[in-house]
Amino acid sequence: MREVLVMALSALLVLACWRRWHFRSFWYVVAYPLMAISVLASWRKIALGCGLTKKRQRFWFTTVPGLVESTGVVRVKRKFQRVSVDTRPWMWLPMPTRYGWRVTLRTLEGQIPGDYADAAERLAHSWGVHAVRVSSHKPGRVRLAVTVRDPLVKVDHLPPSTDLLKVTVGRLETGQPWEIDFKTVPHWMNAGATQSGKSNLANALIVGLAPQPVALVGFDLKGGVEFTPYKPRLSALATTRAECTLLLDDLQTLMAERMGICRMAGARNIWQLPPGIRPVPIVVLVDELAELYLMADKSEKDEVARASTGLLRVAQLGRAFGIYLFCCGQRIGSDLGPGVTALRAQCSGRICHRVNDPETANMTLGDLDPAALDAARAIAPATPGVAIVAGSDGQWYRARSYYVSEQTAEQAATTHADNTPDWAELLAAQPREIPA
Ligand SMILES: Nc1ncnc2c1ncn2[C@@H]1O[C@H](COP(=O)(O)OP(=O)(O)OP(=O)(O)O)[C@@H](O)[C@H]1O
Repeated sequence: MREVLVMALSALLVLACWRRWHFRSFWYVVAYPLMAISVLASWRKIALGCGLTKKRQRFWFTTVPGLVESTGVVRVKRKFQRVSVDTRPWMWLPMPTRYGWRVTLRTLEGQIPGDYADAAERLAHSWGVHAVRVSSHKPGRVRLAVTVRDPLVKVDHLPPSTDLLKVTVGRLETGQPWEIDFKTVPHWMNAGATQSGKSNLANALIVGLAPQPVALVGFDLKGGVEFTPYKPRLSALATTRAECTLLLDDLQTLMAERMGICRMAGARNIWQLPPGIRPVPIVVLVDELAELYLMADKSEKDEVARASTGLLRVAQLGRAFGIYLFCCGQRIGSDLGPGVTALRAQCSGRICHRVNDPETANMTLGDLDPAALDAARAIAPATPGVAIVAGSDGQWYRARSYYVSEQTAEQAATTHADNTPDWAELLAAQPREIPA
């Protein structure tokens, strides 16, 4: 039987090579059945080793060691009695994915998805794969997403963005695209130590948003060195805290006017307004958030308070009126003041690149699974662009942004400079009445 199987597989392999099938065909025809058989066959042993089995009482025939009779014959007695057996969680058929496979399990009594998440590393080592991620889409079911190799080693080719306010900025560890969709998650906090890949992510956003009918506004508290090259596509750019407070005042005025339009039209947000009078959405990119809150002496206190309140108000009310935030910072800690903690509460999008202090990781991901914090601290300096991301499904993922050089972002900003709404016109262009 074994020989027949080996011959059949060899024949398939030869056929695959002869027909020059794509690797994926080879995976489906040969490697996948082998993988599925080996996963199913080894599941009992692996579940036992990883502590995912439960003891159950069963009535079964058991063998009782017999006596060696004087004739030398061993008598084996079989007895129907109560025995304790290890039961494994029921496993469905593993399904192939781009970077490995996924499988659904039925949890045993008393088990929760957390038990499987705790065993994920043990499972990965037992199967000899890169990682096992656990999710639960239904009570009593757990889904294991297995990645055979790290899909984040090389991530390039930023795809063009087709949907308004949605940019595919990278790839998740599961092989799925990593998307930043401002309409679903309006405000984002992007933390990371120096050279961790924050600006690269902002570049990816600029490249994705530049062709769209969107106003981009920059708050560059690194003195303008990051965003000045993208000025052709920026409707407004503030490079000092004083300029930021003025720009925040403008944004609040704009917000108040948009509120008035929505009230007049009986709309709850700008997306319910007729397309003819719908104001253009604004994405505010903030670089080096901590600089907005740091003060050298008490003379700066009023300015810091004004900037902090302005940003918080934009975060609180901006979503309905088409104003979205993307805040980047090397260190985002509660020691910067209550304004930062309040801002963080408004930012449901969280991205944590490699960080130097646990406080920043805590501030960015602290209200997620503690395993997310451990994963953020484990990001190696040799992998810039790798981050832990809180998804809109409430899960956290390891992800890596596409590499987008400053030159590419600069070129996108220049090419799409014609799309840039003029800031003065934007402030003045609010309709005073709703057309019938
Ligand atoms: N996804 C990526 N893939 C490959 N290389 C990357 C990626 N993201 C960033 N890098 C590289 O890492 C380096 C640092 O990236 P970046 O400037 O974005 O970091 P940063 O966090 O903004 O640093 P700083 O805070 O000092 O400005 C860059 O030279 C870039 O080439």
